Amino acid sequence: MTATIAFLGCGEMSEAIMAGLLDSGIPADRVLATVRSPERAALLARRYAVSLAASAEDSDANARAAARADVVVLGVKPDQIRGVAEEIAVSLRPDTVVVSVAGAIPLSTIEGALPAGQPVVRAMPNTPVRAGFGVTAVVGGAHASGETLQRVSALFATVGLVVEVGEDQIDAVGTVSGSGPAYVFYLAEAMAEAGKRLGLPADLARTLATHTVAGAGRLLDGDADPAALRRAVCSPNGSTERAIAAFEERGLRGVVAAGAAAAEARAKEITRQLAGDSARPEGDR
Ligand SMILES: NC(=O)C1=CN([C@@H]2O[C@H](COP(=O)(O)OP(=O)(O)OC[C@H]3O[C@@H](n4cnc5c(N)ncnc54)[C@H](OP(=O)(O)O)[C@@H]3O)[C@@H](O)[C@H]2O)C=CC1
Ligand SMILES: O=C(O)[C@@H]1CCC=N1
Repeated sequence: MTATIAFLGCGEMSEAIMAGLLDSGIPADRVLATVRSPERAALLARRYAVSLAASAEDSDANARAAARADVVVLGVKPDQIRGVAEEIAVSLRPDTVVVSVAGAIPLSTIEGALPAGQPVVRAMPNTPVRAGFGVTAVVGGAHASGETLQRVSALFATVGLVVEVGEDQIDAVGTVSGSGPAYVFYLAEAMAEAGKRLGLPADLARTLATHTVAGAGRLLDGDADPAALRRAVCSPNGSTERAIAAFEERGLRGVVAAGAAAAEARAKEITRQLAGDSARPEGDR
């Protein structure tokens, strides 16, 4: 029987997962979603035939959705994860698996807010799940059996590739695949700007850049070697070779590495900050 999935916090990331799952054939009557504001709930209701509720006008919305679910996806921001986990704790069935997609929040924090023994899985998806081409890294918590992890992996496998990682790898994974789509979109923006600087109309430059990045993504599908694909575009002594040489000369690889390192450092900083917050009495936060 199809599992019932509740997305508690259905913003950019959860909506992408939900849309991908619905497109893959998961029935809408098996999907519940909560958000904070009635405006966001109304917008999602126009897009999807799933059951929706807004926590700002219905304080039991998260608990009620969690009580009906076999899989609960925590899709709120990192600083709200613990609060939502505490809110739903009494409503969960013992075999309901709680999946957190939040960066920077350790499994132990979520497990600590839930009933003893509740299975928890940490996932790091990315927004291309919306199109069925996502990458999701998963790691099971102390009470997630191999079968539970398989169940969660199978769910994410309907919207892309799934890899199992160690929790110590998840911040680094997040900087490559979680944040990665933003890097690629940024490159598309930069390519469009470059075209404009060379005199192309803005619309044309943007169309060329977006279609090129999307087309290149198609070629990269699967385990294709990006270096080999790049070399196939670089005619010996041709123009592309000069572009790549200019990128190398200006240290573009180092710039990307610095961006990824900054993202990882920020994830670790959030983990430390939130661990500090939870150690302080609530009135001091
Ligand atoms: N965006 C991405 O590409 C990725 C994000 N993530 C993780 O996903 C999580 C969400 O990020 P993202 O989707 O970008 O953030 P968003 O701000 O887009 O989404 C958060 C959602 O949570 C809702 N919300 C806030 N408080 C509550 C509450 N008490 N009960 C129910 N819903 C609530 C908000 O509702 P409202 O809109 O009404 O305010 C909003 O829709 C983060 O933890 C992030 O680390 C992980 C990988 C990639
Ligand atoms: O920017 C963020 O914090 C989240 C985590 C990975 C992608 N988006």
